[in-house]
Amino acid sequence: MAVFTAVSLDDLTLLLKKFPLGNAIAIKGISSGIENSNFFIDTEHGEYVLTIFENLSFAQLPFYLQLMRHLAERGVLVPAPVPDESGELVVPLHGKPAAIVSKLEGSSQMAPQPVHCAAVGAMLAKMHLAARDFALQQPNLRGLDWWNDTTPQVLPFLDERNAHLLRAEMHFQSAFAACDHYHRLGRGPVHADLFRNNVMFVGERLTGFFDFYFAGCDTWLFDVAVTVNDWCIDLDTGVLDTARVRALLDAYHAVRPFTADEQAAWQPMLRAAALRFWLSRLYDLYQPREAEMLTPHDPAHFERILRERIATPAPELFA
Ligand SMILES: Nc1ncnc2c1ncn2[C@@H]1O[C@H](COP(=O)(O)OP(=O)(O)O)[C@@H](O)[C@H]1O
Ligand SMILES: N[C@@H](CCOP(=O)(O)O)C(=O)O
Repeated sequence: MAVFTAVSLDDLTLLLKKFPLGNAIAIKGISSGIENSNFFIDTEHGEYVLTIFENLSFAQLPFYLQLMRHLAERGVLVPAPVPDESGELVVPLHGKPAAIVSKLEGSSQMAPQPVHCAAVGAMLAKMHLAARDFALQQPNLRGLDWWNDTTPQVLPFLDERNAHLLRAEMHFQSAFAACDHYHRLGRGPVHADLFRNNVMFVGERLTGFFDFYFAGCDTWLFDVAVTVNDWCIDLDTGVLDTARVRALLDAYHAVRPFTADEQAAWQPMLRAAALRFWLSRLYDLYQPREAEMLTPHDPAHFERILRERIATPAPELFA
């Protein structure tokens, strides 16, 4: 059960006195999720999601919540944060930061077809464009600097074959991040964790992206690579499914055309996106913070994806 901080109906009744949502009717803990305590709440005005942030501070949260508000106001399908009576999006609850956002319809599509990948690609491009004039800045906190800090912390736990892969890939990625193509890539706020479990669908209709708490400013192409590495693969092997890759990339390209620099950077970027999650999964496995993870995700999944991206070129971004 991923409820680290309990919230009773009485707690909610008190909290809602500050929100324009009417009285509290019911609260139910959400068992999935690994970072925060999440609850479905029923109020006189409808259904919402209450999140208590277990690891993020009050100072860190405006970037994520203001970004969601900015996107929701521009027609990108994301949960809209609900301000309290004084306009605050983040309020204290049991001494921790908390927020209420609108509840998305539907459920995650864990066996996506090309039609789902196309919907994700189009919405991702729309999100990148809509965030161009977002005023707040925060780097991707799981970017190259974090990889450099984390690598020495996990290397001692790896066998020689994986230690060699990690060292070699860090070397490759440092050189890639220093090259001209990389510096010419379009950038802005990105989701940075747009996996199957962070998107809702009703049938083939995409109803929203959520879980923005790894978002930050990075290259748009990195976001596309993270998304393709999850949505368009065979989960057992990490091998890309060409029909799903094409559907996602073509739909993205139709909304925000990829550039020649992005085409040149695509293969290394898919490796970067695989490395990022291999590293975070290794870190969560070998350096767990107390009471944080219920079941650590398997790092071997992203080791396989990384090896596969090194061995086999992916379909190009565009013809
Ligand atoms: N805005 C939302 N609308 C509908 N369901 C949501 C919303 N936010 C979270 N959920 C539900 O809560 C679950 C856990 O949320 P998630 O953000 O992934 O948690 P964590 O950050 O702890 O990993 C999701 O799988 C989803 O079912
Ligand atoms: N998507 C990441 C972990 C982040 O978990 P989330 O439930 O908050 O999306 C991974 O698979 O390693």
